[in-house]
Formats: sequence, C-alpha cells, structure tokens
Amino acid sequence: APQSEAAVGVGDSLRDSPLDERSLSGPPLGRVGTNLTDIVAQRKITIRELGGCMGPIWSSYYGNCHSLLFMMDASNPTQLSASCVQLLGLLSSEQLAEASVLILFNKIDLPCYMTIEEIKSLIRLPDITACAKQNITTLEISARKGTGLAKVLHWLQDEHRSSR
Ligand SMILES: Nc1nc2c(ncn2[C@@H]2O[C@H](COP(=O)(O)OP(=O)(O)OP(=O)(O)O)[C@@H](O)[C@H]2O)c(=O)[nH]1
Repeated sequence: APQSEAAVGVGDSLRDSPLDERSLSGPPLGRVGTNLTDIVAQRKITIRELGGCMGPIWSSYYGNCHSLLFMMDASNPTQLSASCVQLLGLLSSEQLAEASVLILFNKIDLPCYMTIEEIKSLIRLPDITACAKQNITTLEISARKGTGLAKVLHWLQDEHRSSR
C-alpha cells in the first residue's frame, strides 16, 4: 500500500496519546533519537517524531516529509519565542514549501498562563499564516487526555488521502 510520511516537531510526543497504533518501531519513549510510529488512518501513515533538541538535524528529514505537525506547549510561555523561531525556520525551508502544516497547541488540560488566542497573537500567527507558502491549520489538543486527537487524525487522513 502507498504510504507517506508526516513529521512531528517540538513539544510533546503523541506517543502518550490513545492513537490507534497498529505497529511501532524505533527507540522506546524517553530516549534521544527520532521515533517512528505507523498509524492507519485509511492508509498507512508513518509519523516521525523529532524532538525540539534535535532542531539542528531536522532538515535531514525534510525530503521525505509530506506534512508537518508542529507541536507547541501552550502551558509554557517561556518556550514560545524559541518554538516560534523554529517554526519560522521550517516554514521558510524550500524543501517544505509543498508540505501542509498543522500547528498543535498542546497541554490544554493544564491551567495556562495565557489563552490560546493570546499565544496566537503573541507569535503573530495571522502574519505567519499569511506569509507562509504552506497551508497552515491550527488545533488545540491535550496529548495526555486525548482531547482533539480525533481532529488530528482527520487532518492526517485528509492530507494523505491523495498523496504520493
Ligand atoms: N498535562 C499534560 N502533560 C503532557 C501532555 N503532553 C505531554 N505531556 C507531558 O510533558 C512531558 C514532556 O513530554 P515529552 O513528549 O517527553 O517531551 P517533548 O517536549 O516532546 O520533548 P522533545 O521531544 O525532546 O522536544 C511528559 O512528562 C509528558 O507526559 C499534555 O497534553 N498534558
């Protein structure tokens, strides 16, 4: 069956979540490295998780990336600017110009210092979306509670329906 790849960068792993994982490969949770997870959402989609601290080598994986899930920790305002800089770097990459992008605001189960609207305004998300070559969608989720994950799966399903 055809398969395509999506990548998760920065923030928190979907590994904690109740996703329907039919097969799993890569190092166990908590190890440094890149984790690969196959999910079946009508077709097989391979998710490659790249931790925030692996930013310097993210670009090695751009070539095979059909869509990008960029996870931000909505409960931690001190990480926001660094995450935003990493996001801008991804969006300006020529290799990712055709990728569809889903920005996930994670940990909405925690009491947050700022509302998601405030976070979006602080990182000037409307400007980022307007200037980016990519089609950008945003969702608010809790990987721990599973909130919003059905929508993430639907997005993946839609994006990979007719992909290479
Ligand atoms: N309350 C809450 N905690 C979460 C959620 N998602 C992840 N966590 C916790 O946040 C911590 C960090 O998650 P990790 O996935 O290990 O860390 P990370 O931010 O992805 O780290 P890198 O991949 O190296 O960037 C763990 O203790 C998770 O259990 C969430 O939605 N809510």
